[in-house]
Amino acid sequence: MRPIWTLEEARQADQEAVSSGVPYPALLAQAGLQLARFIQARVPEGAVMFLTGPGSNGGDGWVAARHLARRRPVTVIPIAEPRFPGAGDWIAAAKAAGVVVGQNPVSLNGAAVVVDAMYGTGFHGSVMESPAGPWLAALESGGHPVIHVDLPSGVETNTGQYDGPELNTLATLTMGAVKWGLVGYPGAEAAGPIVVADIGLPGHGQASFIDPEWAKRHLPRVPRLGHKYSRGHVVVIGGSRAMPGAPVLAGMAALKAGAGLVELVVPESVLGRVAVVPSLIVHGVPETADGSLQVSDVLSRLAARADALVIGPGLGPTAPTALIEVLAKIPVPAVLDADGIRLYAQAPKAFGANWVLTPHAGEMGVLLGMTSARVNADRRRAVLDAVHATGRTVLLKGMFSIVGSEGGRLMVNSSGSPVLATAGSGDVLSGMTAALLAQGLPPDQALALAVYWHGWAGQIGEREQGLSMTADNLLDYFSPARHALEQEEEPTSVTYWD
Ligand SMILES: NC(=O)C1=CN([C@@H]2O[C@H](COP(=O)(O)OP(=O)(O)OC[C@H]3O[C@@H](n4cnc5c(N)ncnc54)[C@H](OP(=O)(O)O)[C@@H]3O)[C@@H](O)[C@H]2O)[C@H](O)CC1
Ligand SMILES: [K+]
Repeated sequence: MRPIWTLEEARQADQEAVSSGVPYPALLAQAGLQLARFIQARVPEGAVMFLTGPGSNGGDGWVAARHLARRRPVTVIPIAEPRFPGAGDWIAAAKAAGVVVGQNPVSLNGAAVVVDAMYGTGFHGSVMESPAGPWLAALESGGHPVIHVDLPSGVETNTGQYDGPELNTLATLTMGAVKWGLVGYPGAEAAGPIVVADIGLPGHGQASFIDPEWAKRHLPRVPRLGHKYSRGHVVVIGGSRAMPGAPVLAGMAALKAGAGLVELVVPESVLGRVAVVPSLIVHGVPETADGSLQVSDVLSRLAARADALVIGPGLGPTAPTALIEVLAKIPVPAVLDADGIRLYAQAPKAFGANWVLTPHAGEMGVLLGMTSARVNADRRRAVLDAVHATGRTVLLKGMFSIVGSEGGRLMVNSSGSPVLATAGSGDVLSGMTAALLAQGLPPDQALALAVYWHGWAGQIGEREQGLSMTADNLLDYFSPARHALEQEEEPTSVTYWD
């Protein structure tokens, strides 16, 4: 279990520790010690400068400074009067160990690393208007390497909202568990690589990262005595004159993720442009005047044969709402993506039982009636609201994608790469998800495993091809990514330090 905490859950973990007999100063001492060890490992030489705030985030800094002062030059620059519990004693001990207290005006020049211990979970408001503002501006213009304690100062704990500058961040060492602000936006960008320090706090929460061991355990095995039908039959419903390629990507992804048989159902006028991949079976069915799919008996019949559907890739914005109403009556699990989500938003009562939605922030905005900026301002809340509104499993795509399912359970994906933000990447993910649904995984597990596997494919693809990866290249990395899952490899965006 690798939990992700809200502010309330972080405070609850604190209280649980204290009521189980661990005194608060022991937690602070442990956090400071882990911070010192981490700094020593990451930046082994040179002067260390700490910027410390008034609360316990600053306290973590003072304790770490005391440990490091035995080995190297250490300066602490308090940006506000210390008010954390036991401040007087901790500060006296640090000074006795040789920590120099910086007097105004202080320069950060000469620091091998600057430690940002200004604010953590207790921060609220605008950081640029707080006493940390001028220091963040100095760090930005000086380009000093920075390690953040718990959260980059100014990042809101539950949402990731942040109005400070981008810094030369080495890492964020977060105490006990990752906070939602580090996987929200733009906090995730400000945090850089996230490292979790074990400070002896209890480790549970409503949300958790997709776990490598879990992923390995849930990968469908290919039955030795299987045939193509027993490996799962996926039908992809989509395509239009403007976007004939999207269903092909989804279909190929379903095949490469282990489905035994994949059929595409597309408007008849695009059949010739789609029927080019020999391993996919393609059906042209009746279409509207502008070349979008139309409701027809043959479409319903083809859909009803599947173990799982993908509805939406390349469907186009003009497909009729009736399409979704007809498909909703077919008792087959389905992935709704792209224009499938837009259609659903027009007919929200038409919703099949085992359907899952895979919106990006823009599509989530359509579902919830808000802008994508508002979705991204609180991604956790958006997923909870979408699950509540639909009663279904929902994936919000993007860096640190979130899978939400009934009961408010949340899973966050830590694999991935910026190369996945490319046209067709979503089609690939929806095909992969459908393959896992068709092989019998329940909706939440299929989505979580697909997003994790897809992220690994992107990560390995980026390593091999750099930033010029395209969505069809991604298919080549399903197999190495599956291997990474089988080896329980750890994504590098979040690591654990003990
Ligand atoms: N999770 C744990 O169990 C442990 C966490 N630790 C560390 O402690 C911090 C949280 O400490 P806390 O004292 O609650 O909060 P902060 O250090 O973030 O700072 C709170 C102080 O900052 C002031 N503040 C907040 N916003 C502003 C602002 N915009 N302008 C000026 N000042 C601001 C706030 O003042 P208030 O008036 O709002 O009260 C407080 O004085 C956590 O992040 C960890 O780093 C320990 O390691 C122990 C275990
Ligand atoms: K901080």
